[in-house]
Amino acid sequence: MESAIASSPISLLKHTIPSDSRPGFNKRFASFPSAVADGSKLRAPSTRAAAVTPNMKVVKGEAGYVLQDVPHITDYIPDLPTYPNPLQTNPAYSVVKQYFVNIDDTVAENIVVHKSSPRGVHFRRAGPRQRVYFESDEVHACIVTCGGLCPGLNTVIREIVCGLYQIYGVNEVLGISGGYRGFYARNTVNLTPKVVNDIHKRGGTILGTSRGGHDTMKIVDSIQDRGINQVYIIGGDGTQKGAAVIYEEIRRRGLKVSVAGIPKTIDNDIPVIDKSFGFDTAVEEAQRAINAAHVEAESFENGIGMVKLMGRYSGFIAMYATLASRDVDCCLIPESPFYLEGPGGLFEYVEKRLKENGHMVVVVAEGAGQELLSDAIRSLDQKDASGNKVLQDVGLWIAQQIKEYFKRRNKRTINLKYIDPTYMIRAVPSNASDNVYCTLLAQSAVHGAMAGYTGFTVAPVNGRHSYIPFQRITERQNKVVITDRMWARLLSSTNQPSFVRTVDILEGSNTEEETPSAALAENGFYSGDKQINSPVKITGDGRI
Ligand SMILES: Nc1ncnc2c1ncn2[C@@H]1O[C@H](COP(=O)(O)OP(=O)(O)OP(=O)(O)O)[C@@H](O)[C@H]1O
Ligand SMILES: O=P(O)(O)OC[C@H]1O[C@](O)(CO)[C@@H](O)[C@@H]1O
Ligand SMILES: [Mg+2]
Repeated sequence: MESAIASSPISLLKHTIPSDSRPGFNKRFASFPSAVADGSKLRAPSTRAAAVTPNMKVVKGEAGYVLQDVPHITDYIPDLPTYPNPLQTNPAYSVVKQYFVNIDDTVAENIVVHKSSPRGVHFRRAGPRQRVYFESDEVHACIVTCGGLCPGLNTVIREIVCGLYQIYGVNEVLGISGGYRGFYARNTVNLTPKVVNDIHKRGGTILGTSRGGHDTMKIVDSIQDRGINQVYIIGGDGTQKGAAVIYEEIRRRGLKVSVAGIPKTIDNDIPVIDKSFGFDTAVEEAQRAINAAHVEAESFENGIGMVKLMGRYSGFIAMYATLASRDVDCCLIPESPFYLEGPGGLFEYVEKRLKENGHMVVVVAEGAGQELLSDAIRSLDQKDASGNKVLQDVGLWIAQQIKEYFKRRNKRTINLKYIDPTYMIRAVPSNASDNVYCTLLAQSAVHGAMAGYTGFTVAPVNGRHSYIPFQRITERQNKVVITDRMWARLLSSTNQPSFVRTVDILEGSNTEEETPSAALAENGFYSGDKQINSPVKITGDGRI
């Protein structure tokens, strides 16, 4: 539907190039002439996300080498002037042998290869370039945080601000308050190194965040009206989809604006990248809850400690927290279906464990076993403001089912303590290693934007920071691969039943979708081109 505001004459005015006497202001609005001259291109087609262009910049080389490149502002504004990178005269970097990343450096997506394997997909290596496309006084950057909280958000904000000011001599950075809708519905805040100096010691985001409210036209109007020419967008899969359409609209209008995404997700469900910032902190924080559950469980006869952790569609936090703790007897994640009753079911295992050990600890990811919840308590089609499905409290439900089972069967009296630390593990400040990780991410994003790249997400791939096209990180979600050795390690550490037999996995799996690299994945993070979608089929009564 066409928005009334976007198609009004006022909105057409908004799309003309503003002028201003401030130094650098007009440079910010360098714009692709044909896009501005063509009135039809100025009309806003929709307030909601237009389809993201599926065309990726792809360069092919010898021996099956493929570069999935990211866009550059010169793709649609040719002949832009370049400037020497100020890093060359930065005293802090004077001892560095090689300041700049070689322009041709790329990073391989798959590093486990065979003699005859093609060289495969690569991404452009992140880092400072010899020439930049923005002068320091020309840059007017903004930062926004969207989606749920995650440890490290403030560190990323801090390091973008400090990177811009201290490495590139920029002195205009705006904070957009309250997520995407802040572009058009809230005031901005000025961010300086002084303002952000201590923020990495705090959890949350000093800018605030929100779900929903992504209105592409209003957001890009705001970017244009404010003279912003570098947009740093920190958020999860939904946010990066939003960033992709903002980039598309900016390109359509022919604006000299770089759009850089910094992937954030506590669930670690963004594909391609090694892992998301804050994940380590979350796993560490989850240990406190698991320890408490263990202490409670072992202090009472037939004690059961149950901990619910985050993970809507991916059980990475639960899996890593379980592996790290070694006190957990059972870990339930969305990727691994399970059932309660009968031989090989959860009740039988709980009974066995209590008999053997007198107590047990269960970790459950919030998205696990949602299909088991009866319709009455499962929220039918309830969605949050961003359109994400609202999940019911599976931990509470399983705890109740276990209690009823033992009561019904007149078995032993159990002492079950349910701990739900979900928001506690994401509201804490990031730990030391996440802080360093966030610093590198932020600096890589700044180097990329200054070098004129746009429409990219930055993250490490096989340990090297890379610029990745939005499409690659939004096309699917990262999941725990239950046919991988990491999940097997977990099963052997907890001794829980797998709830599935190998034959079920093989029969249920779509061999088309399963790639050899998935089977080889060493760390539980799927790194192949395709995703294995729930390889196990589970029937209505919970039986495989
Ligand atoms: N397909 C989409 N197109 C445009 N904008 C989107 C899309 N999906 C989500 N958004 C916007 O992105 C923002 C964040 O989305 P969402 O609430 O799903 O969180 P997220 O970024 O996925 O982070 P997380 O799930 O880790 O909390 C919201 O403002 C939402 O409106
Ligand atoms: O209650 P909120 O803020 O919507 O966030 C809950 C969701 O956010 C996440 O932490 C992702 O950011 C999920 O694990 C969880 O389901
Ligand atoms: Mg999300």
